[in-house]
Amino acid sequence: MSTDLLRPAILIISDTASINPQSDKSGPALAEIFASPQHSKTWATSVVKIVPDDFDQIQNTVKEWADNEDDRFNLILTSGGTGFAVKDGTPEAVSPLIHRHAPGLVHGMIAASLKVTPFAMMARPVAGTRNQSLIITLPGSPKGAKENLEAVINLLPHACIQAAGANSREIHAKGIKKLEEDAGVSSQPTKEKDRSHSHTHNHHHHHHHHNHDHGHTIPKAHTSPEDRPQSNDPNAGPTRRYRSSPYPMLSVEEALKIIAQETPEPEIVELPVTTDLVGSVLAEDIYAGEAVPAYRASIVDGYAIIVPDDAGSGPRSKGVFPVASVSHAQAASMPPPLEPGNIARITTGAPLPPNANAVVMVEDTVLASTTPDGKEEATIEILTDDIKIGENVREPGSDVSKGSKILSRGDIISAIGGEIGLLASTGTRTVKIFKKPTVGVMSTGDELVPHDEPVSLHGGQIRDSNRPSLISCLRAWGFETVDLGIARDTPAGELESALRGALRGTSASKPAVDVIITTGGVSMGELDLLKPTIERTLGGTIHFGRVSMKPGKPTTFASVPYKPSSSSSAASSTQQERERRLIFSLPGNPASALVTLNLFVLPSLHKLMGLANRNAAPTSTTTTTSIVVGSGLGLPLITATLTHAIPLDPKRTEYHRAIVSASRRDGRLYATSTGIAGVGQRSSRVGSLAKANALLVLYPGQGVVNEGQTVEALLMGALVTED
Ligand SMILES: Nc1nc2c(c(=O)[nH]1)N[C@H]1C(S)=C(S)[C@@H](COP(=O)(O)OP(=O)(O)OC[C@H]3O[C@@H](n4cnc5c(N)ncnc54)[C@H](O)[C@@H]3O)O[C@H]1N2
Ligand code: MOO
Ligand SMILES: [Mg+2]
Repeated sequence: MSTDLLRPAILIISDTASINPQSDKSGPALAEIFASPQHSKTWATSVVKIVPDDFDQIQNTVKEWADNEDDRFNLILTSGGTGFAVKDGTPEAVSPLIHRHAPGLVHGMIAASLKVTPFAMMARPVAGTRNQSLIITLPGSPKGAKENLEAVINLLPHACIQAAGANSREIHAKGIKKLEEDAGVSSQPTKEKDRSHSHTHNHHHHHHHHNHDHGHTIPKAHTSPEDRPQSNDPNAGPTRRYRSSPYPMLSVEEALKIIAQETPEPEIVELPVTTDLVGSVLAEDIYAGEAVPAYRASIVDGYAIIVPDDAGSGPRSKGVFPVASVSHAQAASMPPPLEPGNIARITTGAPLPPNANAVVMVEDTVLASTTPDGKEEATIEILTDDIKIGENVREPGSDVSKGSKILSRGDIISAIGGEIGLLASTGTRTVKIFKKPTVGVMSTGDELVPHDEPVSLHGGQIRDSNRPSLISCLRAWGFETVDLGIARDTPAGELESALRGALRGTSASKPAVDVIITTGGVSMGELDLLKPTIERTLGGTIHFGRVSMKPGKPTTFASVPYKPSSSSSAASSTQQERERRLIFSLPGNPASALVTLNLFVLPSLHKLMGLANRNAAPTSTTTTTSIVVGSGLGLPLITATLTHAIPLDPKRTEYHRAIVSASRRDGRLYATSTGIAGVGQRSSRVGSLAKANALLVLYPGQGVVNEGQTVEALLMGALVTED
């Protein structure tokens, strides 16, 4: 292949053509344009591939074509799936892959098509660069695809050359001049014109890239898809870094409100009744399918009798009676009916013989006579005259009547066992519950060494403590966790694939997660790549990136578009609805990570597991109240009396790690810091959380809050007691 030629690839997206490739007319129509005498000096022969309307297959192909450094295409065209039909998802699949959007190309194509048909208004194309490839989504019809490509093709060599960079392997300097001449474009747009096009976003940091290899200035178009602040460009280097954070500083309350808004309503699933349900919230009212007991049962071990119903006169139960039958709490068959004048031996829980209406306890009887072999009771004397009708008998349905409501939507299945017991006793097979989210935990950073790796640390290496500490905390709250390991900051792309893998699931032991928690890489360092990766590469939205709190200032909360891979090309329209997944990117400092997990992630997970639908009575498995959140989700808030003074932060609300104990002496709660002097509460000091069971909420102020004053405290663990 000539190194002078640009390499085009064409991806046909069509369910029909994927089954019958002969039916595709768009691929040949587009290939023909590149092969025409006018363009064949510039473009190599195009590669054509056909996939169905499938999100993953589209993404995988585009990534394969754009990501392989040694074999990437300069131009990636897709055709199909850009309309309004339910299965049309090409822009949604391609958009998140685009690193830098090129809305001008989109406008150009639509403007050209509008001259032909007003239906052009219904096209939803996207265009932009990924790595060094230019991607453009064309319509599916051969005519539309051809028109659109022809509208922009003269500009494409120039765009592709710039996207590839002058040092690209495929294009060397000599070729560029020639290619640009062929295409009839000058590579020197005026500075002013270009700036007015590409810098419409409203913050003051401009990201001009001076491409000296070209010998002239070509500003890079950093137009973001929305007008949101841009974060550190992973490829930009320290000279073009941010010097002040573009993310507004939110209060904790504002941040919690956004979390509550952005956390989706819980999903409902139907599960078999097993002990695995503990900690789940019911999504439906439950009615008893069976009565408990299902038959008239004895409450004691003794003798079933017939108490005469002419109450008051004469002896009622006293006397000597023949033992006519035996009823054990085991039999599948019912005992025979009891004849008047007889009694029947019975065990606790066993069915009463028909006609019997009460049971006398064995303690109130004596043996009167035995069978001739001496092995069985023949007659029994009842010593008490005080047995009433119905005594020691559980009537059918008297514990739970069939069809009665036993549990309500919003009830928690607690670890105490009452709810599971009720479901089990009524033969309830399955229940609808709010699906508990599965939570993935990922550490990020080149410096991290797995905590159990038997090596001695060198240089700037540190042990990864966040993963084990966060996973422990999540498990204690009752959530399924997936250990997502350590993602390195370099090489570029590792974070992106780690996040994508987490969303998709990579193996049976690492299934797809509903929520991703990362630690590290969210502050101002040039290798703090979480925010740019979420925004640019995953097409996500950062809902907030800074919070006025200590520790935890760079706490970041985002959501990313995600479509479950289970929905194939034949997916139903509901399955095709766009889904989102939440990402909590917590600061790397160990104390910051744990504090923000408790403060921000827990309320969101509580909402996802249905606790916002919870009924009033709290149960033991999950903490239930917090006035900080205001929604009743997250850690419970209490007040405690300080045992010593604590200095206040002038600006940020401090979440001060402390031990709260209940005094047996005066019944009050007391709070003692886990360490104030010097480094006591430093964000890097995970030891500040050892033994801590509470976070004292210290609002910003001057001076100290004194011994004896009461402060608010968020309870993370069980109270301790002291004398
Ligand atoms: N110029 C500024 N620098 C910093 C700011 C700021 O506003 N301006 N904020 C500081 C604050 S506050 C915090 S908190 C940290 C947050 O840092 P990152 O989230 O970017 O985390 P890293 O830079 O990756 O790491 C910070 C620190 O934590 C250690 N770490 C990271 N991961 C782990 C782990 N899994 N286990 C144990 N320790 C971990 C890492 O080695 C660093 O020492 O930024 C301040 N800087
Ligand atoms: O917010 Mo950072 O967590 O103060 O150290
Ligand atoms: Mg950092």
